[in-house]
Amino acid sequence: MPSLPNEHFDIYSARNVPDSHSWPTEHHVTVARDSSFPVVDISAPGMVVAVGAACRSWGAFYVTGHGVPEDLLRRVEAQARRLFALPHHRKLLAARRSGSTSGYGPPPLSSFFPKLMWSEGFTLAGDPLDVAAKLWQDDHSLFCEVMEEYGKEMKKLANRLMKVILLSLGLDEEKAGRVGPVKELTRAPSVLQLNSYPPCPEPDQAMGMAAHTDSGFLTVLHQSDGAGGLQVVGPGEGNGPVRWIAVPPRADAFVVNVGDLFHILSNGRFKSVRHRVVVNRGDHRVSAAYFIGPPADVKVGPIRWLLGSDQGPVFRPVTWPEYLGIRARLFDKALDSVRLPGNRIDDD
Ligand SMILES: C=C1C[C@]23C[C@@]1(O)CC[C@H]2[C@@]12CCC[C@@](C)(C(=O)O1)[C@H]2[C@@H]3C(=O)O
Ligand SMILES: O=C(O)CCC(=O)C(=O)O
Ligand SMILES: [Fe+2]
Repeated sequence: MPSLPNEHFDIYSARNVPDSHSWPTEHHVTVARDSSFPVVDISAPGMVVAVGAACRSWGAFYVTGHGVPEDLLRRVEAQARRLFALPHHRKLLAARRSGSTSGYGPPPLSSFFPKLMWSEGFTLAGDPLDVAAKLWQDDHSLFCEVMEEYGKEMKKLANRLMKVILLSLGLDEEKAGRVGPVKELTRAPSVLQLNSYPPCPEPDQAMGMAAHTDSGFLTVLHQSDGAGGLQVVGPGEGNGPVRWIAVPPRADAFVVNVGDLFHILSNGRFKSVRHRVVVNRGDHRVSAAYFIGPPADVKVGPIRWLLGSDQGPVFRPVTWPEYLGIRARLFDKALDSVRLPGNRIDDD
């Protein structure tokens, strides 16, 4: 008999993996390290070509030379751990309500899978106080200060990354500054997802976060030091069994992922990378994923300067909320559903 969802099972004190959290073995496919996973120092001259190559082939790269103070990363991580250490009934005070982006709960993509994931998260969209005030009556100011400071640093980094990536598509400075959805980034909401992956007694049975692509332009991910768990699908994967490539934490780097909206903006040139998170026996891993996307009212379609007589638009324009709505129905078929008939992508 199929098991019922077991949302109340406490993954923090588990001694085994119950059926509700036990994933079929086809999810536990080969994992490798790949020394060609790109590392880009964005403070180095001439890195534009490397960024472009990474976005085309992997749809992901480590970014170093980013200028975000290490001490801020430590403080973000400490506040995230403080948040996840709250008792379950306190965390539930900030549970994500239907129609709202912010809040506490299992990863939103969970609804597409019959098994539960070995993780939980808080989404902070906009003002962190909206969530923090529900959890701590008087002592939320430090949490909010740290998350706001981090949001500002992420916005700065987002602007730098977006500009470099547009240059890598062959746009000149002037055109790069005129791409509507990118010009408007400062107006975009800050969306920060704090994820917690407690140690798991039977890590081979469980799944931290199931395979997915992110929906926005780019995701900037900080992962805590330790065993890691992030894996990506490498370049040139065809229809055979997927070879997952581990992307372990690096103290000097964020992982940048290309999301579906950048795949659309680049008219299919950049790969929206599939990734997932596996868990481990000994380490309580936390991560902070900052989602870069356009303001809610801005339509994202292929950049017109990338189109020509031999290459029409491959996708129709969509806003981020519209696209999230499509994903909420179709999940990993969402990109296909905004693809225009008759146009092919010439990717690798
Ligand atoms: C803006 C968003 C991106 C996100 C959906 C959300 O509304 C807030 C949570 C984000 C997240 C985090 C975990 C993985 C993911 C696929 C999910 O289910 O929720 C992403 C979403 C996304 O990239 O679409
Ligand atoms: O925790 C991680 O490494 C990745 C999390 C993730 O994929 C996400 O929040 O979208
Ligand atoms: Fe993700």
